[in-house]
Amino acid sequence: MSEKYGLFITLDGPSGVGKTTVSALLAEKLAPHSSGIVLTTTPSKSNIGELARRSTYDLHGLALTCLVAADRYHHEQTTVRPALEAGKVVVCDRYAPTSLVLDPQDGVDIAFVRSLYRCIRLPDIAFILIGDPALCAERTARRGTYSRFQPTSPADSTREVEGFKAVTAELVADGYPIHLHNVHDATADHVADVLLKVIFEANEGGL
Ligand SMILES: Nc1ncnc2c1ncn2[C@@H]1O[C@H](COP(=O)(O)OP(=O)(O)OP(=O)(O)O)[C@@H](O)[C@H]1O
Ligand SMILES: Cc1cn([C@H]2C[C@H](O)[C@@H](COP(=O)(O)O)O2)c(=O)[nH]c1=O
Repeated sequence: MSEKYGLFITLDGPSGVGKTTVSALLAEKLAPHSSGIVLTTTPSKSNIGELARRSTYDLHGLALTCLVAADRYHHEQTTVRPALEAGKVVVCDRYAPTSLVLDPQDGVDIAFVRSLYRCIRLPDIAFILIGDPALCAERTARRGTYSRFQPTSPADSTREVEGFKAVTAELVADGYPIHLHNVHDATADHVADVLLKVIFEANEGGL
C-alpha cells in the first residue's frame, strides 16, 4: 500500500453471522494503526441507501437490484473514495458480494448483476464470513427481521450460507481479493482478531 492511499476492507456473509459486530470491533482495533478509520455500510446511510434498506418489501427484482447498485456507486463516490484518498482505512459492512447472492434469489440474472458492478471499486481485502446456518438463523430471529431477505428458518440460512460459498468460489476464480472465514462458535472479538492478523499479513505488518 502506498503511503498516501488508504485501505479498503469489506465484510459480507449471511444474516446473523456477525458482520456488523465484527466490523465495529475491527474498526476499533485498526484505529491505533491508521491515520483515520471510516466505518460504513451498504446500503449506505444516504437517502438512496435508506430507501433501498426500507424497500425490500415494496421493490422486487431489477428495481431493487438497480437501487442498491445506485446507492453503492454513490457511496463509492461520496464516502469510500474520499476516505481512501485521505489515507484512511475504510471498513464496509456488506458490499457487492451480497448483491451477487441476494439479487439472483430475487430472479435477477447473475450475469446482469455482475455487469452492473463491473465499474465498482475493488476492496483490498473482501472478507466473507460464514458460520453455522442454525446459529445465524437463531441470532437473526432473536434480533427481529426488517428485510425480506433475512432468513426466518435454518433452511433459509443454509441457502444463504451456500450462496455465499458459491459466490466466493466464483469471485476467487475471477481474482477478486477474497478471504473466506468460518466463524464457527468463536466470539466476535476473536473473529475480529483473526481478520486483523490477515490484514497485517497482507500489508507486511503495517498499514
Ligand atoms: N461471534 C459472535 N458470538 C455470539 N454472538 C454474536 C457474535 N457475532 C454477533 N453476535 C450477535 O448476533 C447478533 C447478530 O449480529 P450482527 O448484527 O453483527 O450480524 P450481521 O451479520 O451483521 O447480521 P445482519 O446481516 O442480519 O445485519 C447480534 O445480537 C450480535 O450481538
Ligand atoms: C447489501 C444488500 C442489502 N440488501 C438489503 C437486504 C439486507 O437484509 C439489507 C441490509 O441490512 P443488514 O442490516 O446489513 O443486513 O439490505 C439488498 O437487498 N441487496 C444488497 O446487495
